[in-house]
Amino acid sequence: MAGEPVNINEFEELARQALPKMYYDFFAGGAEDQYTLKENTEAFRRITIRPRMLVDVSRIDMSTVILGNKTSAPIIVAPTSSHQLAHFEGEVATARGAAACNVIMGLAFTSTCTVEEVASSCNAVRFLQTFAFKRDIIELVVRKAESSGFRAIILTADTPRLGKKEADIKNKMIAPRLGNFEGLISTEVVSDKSSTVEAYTAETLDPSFCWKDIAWLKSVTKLPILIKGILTSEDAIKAIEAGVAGIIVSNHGARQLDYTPATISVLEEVVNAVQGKVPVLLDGGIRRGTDIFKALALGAKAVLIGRPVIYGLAAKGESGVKQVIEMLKNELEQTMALAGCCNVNDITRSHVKTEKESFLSRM
Ligand SMILES: Cc1cc2nc3c(=O)[nH]c(=O)nc-3n(C[C@H](O)[C@H](O)[C@H](O)COP(=O)(O)O)c2cc1C
Ligand SMILES: CC(C)CC(=O)C(=O)O
Repeated sequence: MAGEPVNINEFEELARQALPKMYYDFFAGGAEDQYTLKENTEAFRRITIRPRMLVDVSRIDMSTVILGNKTSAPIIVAPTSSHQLAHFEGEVATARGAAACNVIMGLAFTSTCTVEEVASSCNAVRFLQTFAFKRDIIELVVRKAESSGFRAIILTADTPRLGKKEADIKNKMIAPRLGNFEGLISTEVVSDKSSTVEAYTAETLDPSFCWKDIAWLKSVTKLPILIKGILTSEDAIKAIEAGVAGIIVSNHGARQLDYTPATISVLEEVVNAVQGKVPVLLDGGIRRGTDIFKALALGAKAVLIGRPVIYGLAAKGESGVKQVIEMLKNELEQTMALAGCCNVNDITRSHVKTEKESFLSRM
């Protein structure tokens, strides 16, 4: 590729060139047939934008507030594991990139750098993600989140066990050293399975964790809880009843259950069920500012960005993370200006046409 990357796909290509195949496959891949992986991005293409003309767009303000935290744009770094496989500085570089762009950093507990290393290296607003781990591990997550100044806990609900990622199995993917797990589990996870990531998770997850356990989680922390991995109105209602502070519509970047729908196609179902009681966020397949605009028009308060941030990190470390986030911010700003929206509240349902609406209007 000649010159600087001009879009996220070009960052992905740089990452592919920079990384050993095993690691690129780990970051880029999805579960089984990867149907959902393709759909997550394709479904955005089937939504069109209904721009409004002759609006004064001389000043565009993308800032918003998420769970009381001001951010420069409705963009959050999604919690993703193992950043040192992309770049030796790992999550510390990612968090610094997020801080430089004034957006919220979602840190996975399965990070390579420790919670404390990330917290002490930057002043980004940070949310800490936990899986439905065994209770002693969740208690540790909560303690670390609270003592290191994190502002929320993200509970990932879609991973009672690890999805089947066939590239990792073929590559005999080896899990990196996960800083927060030092001394907690055998660091040399011996596995007769072909991917040690699978062995790691099998040792730490609690597949019996269910809705009633959210009450327990709430009893051990004062931090607000965002539940991640909701795809239906039924579960959105259960999440509200359980008392969560926010919902993230997510299919885990298509890495868990294949043949779940593209997240953008179920966002409205969840938003309608939630009735404004808590903020609804979305991740999965966001590669353009127009994608962010579409998610906001369909009711998302903000979006989380997973792989693009890792591609930036792999290509250029901290400055690559910053460039990727800036690129998405610039594209969103451009979309808002050309669609006639001066701030995020101006982006409404009438600014997009879904595939279903296009189909109905042709009948
Ligand atoms: C390499 C990788 C690791 C991930 N690790 C985690 C994790 O530890 N916890 C979690 O809740 N989600 C994890 N996710 C899912 C992301 O948080 C997010 O839902 C997803 O990446 C969004 O889709 P996108 O990559 O298309 O933006 C991971 C995703 C990737 C690609
Ligand atoms: C350690 C893994 C469970 C991280 C993850 O969620 C993923 O790779 O999708």
